[in-house]
Amino acid sequence: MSLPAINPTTTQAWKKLQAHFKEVENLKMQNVFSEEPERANKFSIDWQDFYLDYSKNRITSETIKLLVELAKEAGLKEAIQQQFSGARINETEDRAVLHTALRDFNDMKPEVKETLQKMKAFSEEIISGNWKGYTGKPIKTIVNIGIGGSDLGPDMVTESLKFYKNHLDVKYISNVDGDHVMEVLMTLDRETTLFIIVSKTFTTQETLTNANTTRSWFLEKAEEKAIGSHFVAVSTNIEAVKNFGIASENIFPMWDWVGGRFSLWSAVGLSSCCAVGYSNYEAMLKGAHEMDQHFEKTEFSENIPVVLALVSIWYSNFFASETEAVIPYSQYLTKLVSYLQQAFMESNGKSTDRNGEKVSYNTGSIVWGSTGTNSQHAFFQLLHQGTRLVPIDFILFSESCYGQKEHQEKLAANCLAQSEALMEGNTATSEENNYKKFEGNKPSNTLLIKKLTPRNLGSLLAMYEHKLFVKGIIFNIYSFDQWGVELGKNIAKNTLHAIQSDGSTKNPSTNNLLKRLK
Ligand SMILES: O=P(O)(O)OC[C@H]1O[C@](O)(CO)[C@@H](O)[C@@H]1O
Repeated sequence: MSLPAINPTTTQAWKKLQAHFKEVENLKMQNVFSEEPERANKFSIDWQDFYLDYSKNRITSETIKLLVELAKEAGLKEAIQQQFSGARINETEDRAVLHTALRDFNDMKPEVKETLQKMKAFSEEIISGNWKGYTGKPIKTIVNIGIGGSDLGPDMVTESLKFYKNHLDVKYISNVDGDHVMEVLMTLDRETTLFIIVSKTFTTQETLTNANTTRSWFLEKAEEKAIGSHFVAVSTNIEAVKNFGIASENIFPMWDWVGGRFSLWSAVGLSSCCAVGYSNYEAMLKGAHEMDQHFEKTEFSENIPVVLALVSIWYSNFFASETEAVIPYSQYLTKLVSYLQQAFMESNGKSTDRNGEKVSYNTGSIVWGSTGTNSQHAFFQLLHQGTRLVPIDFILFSESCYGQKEHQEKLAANCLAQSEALMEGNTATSEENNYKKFEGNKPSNTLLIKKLTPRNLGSLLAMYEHKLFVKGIIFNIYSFDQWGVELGKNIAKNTLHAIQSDGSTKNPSTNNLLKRLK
């Protein structure tokens, strides 16, 4: 069963959207609210602890109607069914895409259940101090060694759920930068540190180099047999892990139907599971599953991930906006944007469609951003008065974790004020000075969530996973491979050989730089 492969620009809906765009291109959001008193309610979705207000967008009811038609013509319904039923929709790698199966407690695959049980038992041993290091001391520090999806997801979850964290100190090594590895190793006590080596393939240069350096450092003081109580691994490549010296009972499996950037729900999330404890980790999985059900079962016009994706396509393909920003008003979510960058840009940064043809329209946008209020004092100038159109997702929590009312009120005031200022501008006032003019009419979504809990974090992450899926389906690309990272990896192997053997490459600029390196 293949995904539908429809060039979106050939659909009826796309043609209608082009005509409609000409009519609403200059629509001023400053006017539409008074013309349409119910607009704020109309363009909103209320779901569990989430409230999405997407009324501050350059859309009308007709825009949403046509975008929904586009989704239908692109075969989105069918594609969603294929994904959830385990069809091999990652066709260029001939794999299913089933990260949603990792959090479906109603119908869980036996191997997933077994692995979750193993994660539960292991994390409880570590947290309780029953798991002892080679000198009999309990584990105090966990170091996750992995990169890309084997780092960004778990690191982001551990940071996002810091409020729910226990006594364990959890650190992440990803870059092959030896200075960073040394900076981390220097802080560690071998006797109380556990290393989790995470690599789906167990062939990734950065992770294997960092893992080998760490093992050598560990063995400077400890004996080989101590590896058993200080190194565990997560991988699909069991043989390679065993060759590294990690015993079978210390290997947590993962499966080829879980893509790296969607793997935080699998044993790849072990470090975050240890950091916050299994019950919080499971609550996050359950929150994600709730969003999966919302996505699978809700009609498109009321479906949060679908609406977000459609509005995003409206800007990237009709207004030609190149980027979109995500601004969470919570410092806990400081690592969310880096995580989303991999999720969106590795998934939808493609230019060959599902028929093998080069696309003639824009696909994945550049995703960027940072936490509010910090970003207001950094790059909001460009958002307010620059020449580019940057649609924004504002993420705000109604309650803070510590119940700090005064701070939370100020965070909320800033978040709401920014979306209002971006939309309203100051053209209605008699500002004469051009430097002080704000055109307004800048679009944004506001996602208001009750509180940053494990469950709501799970729903939020799943929401973005589904958003990128919808975009990929409509763009008629394959969202679940990442061939674009291979060329650079291969050239780096030759370049490393050239560096180590005083050789050269076929590129004169590189050769010049190689000479300078010496
Ligand atoms: O888990 P692995 O196999 O080490 O891969 C790490 C990362 O490398 C990539 O394959 C490419 O950068 C990512 O998709 C993946 O998350």
